[in-house]
Amino acid sequence: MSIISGTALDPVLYFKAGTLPVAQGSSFDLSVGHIYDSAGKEINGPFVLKPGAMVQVASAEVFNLPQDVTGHVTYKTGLTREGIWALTVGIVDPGWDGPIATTLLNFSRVDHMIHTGMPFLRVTLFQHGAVLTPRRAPPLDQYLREVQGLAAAHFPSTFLDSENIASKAADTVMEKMRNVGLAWFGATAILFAAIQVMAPPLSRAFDGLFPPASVTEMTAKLAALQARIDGLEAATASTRAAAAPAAQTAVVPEDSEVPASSAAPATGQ
Ligand SMILES: Nc1ccn([C@H]2C[C@H](O)[C@@H](COP(=O)(O)OP(=O)(O)OP(=O)(O)O)O2)c(=O)n1
Repeated sequence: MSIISGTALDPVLYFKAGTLPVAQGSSFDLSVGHIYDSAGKEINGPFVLKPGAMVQVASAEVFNLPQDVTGHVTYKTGLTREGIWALTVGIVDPGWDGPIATTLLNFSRVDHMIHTGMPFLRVTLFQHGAVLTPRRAPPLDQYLREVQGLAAAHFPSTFLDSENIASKAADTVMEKMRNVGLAWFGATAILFAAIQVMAPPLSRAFDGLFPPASVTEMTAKLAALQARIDGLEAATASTRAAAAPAAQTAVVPEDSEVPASSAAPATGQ
């Protein structure tokens, strides 16, 4: 296998008439022929590729490779340096007779103009032994319709769909905040409900510490105690009363200076 260069690198041999590229060194520059936005609409004027945005483009050049030539497609270094990256590079098979297409991404932080005729890929051709099964492209209009369909159906307008990601992130945060709020609200409601449900049994439990029967019993014991005390006091009083007349009738000598009351004996109580 050898790289095709010099006079052998004649575009007429490898591309369809009317779409011939210009050789640059040992390769050809391929230029933008069709631009499709994320709605699948073909853009005819220049397309402003915003930072983070992506767009589908197809080459103006239509290959017409013989069975013994393979193309290796790669980036345009200058474009990459400016932050514009071609997503799909790769191989153009022997026999391929259509354009090629890619997604351009703007990784820079400035707008970039994409317009038809702008070089966006580079292809190097290699000569080798003929392959047995050359690869054919779909008809041109079908190929372009497929690129257009993919632009509309598969690709967002921005890389990683940052707008959608940001909006989804915001929704997720709001959802979490709502859930946390609801959880607190729910927990508080459960707590209040629990207090209401638990209050009567708790009050009954405290009642159980002092059952009504024991209170009655204690009251009766207190009454019995009080009755005994009363009884003892009554007995003491009657003993005193019994002792008092004897003391009063005791003979006190006339010359005694001791008063009659102090002569009373101790009761021994
Ligand atoms: N940027 C490119 C690169 C290549 N091709 C064309 C030329 C190739 O001969 C053909 C097939 O290339 P791949 O095998 O890389 O693509 P697929 O994976 O789609 O092929 P397959 O049909 O085998 O899945 O696609 C293209 O349209 N756009």
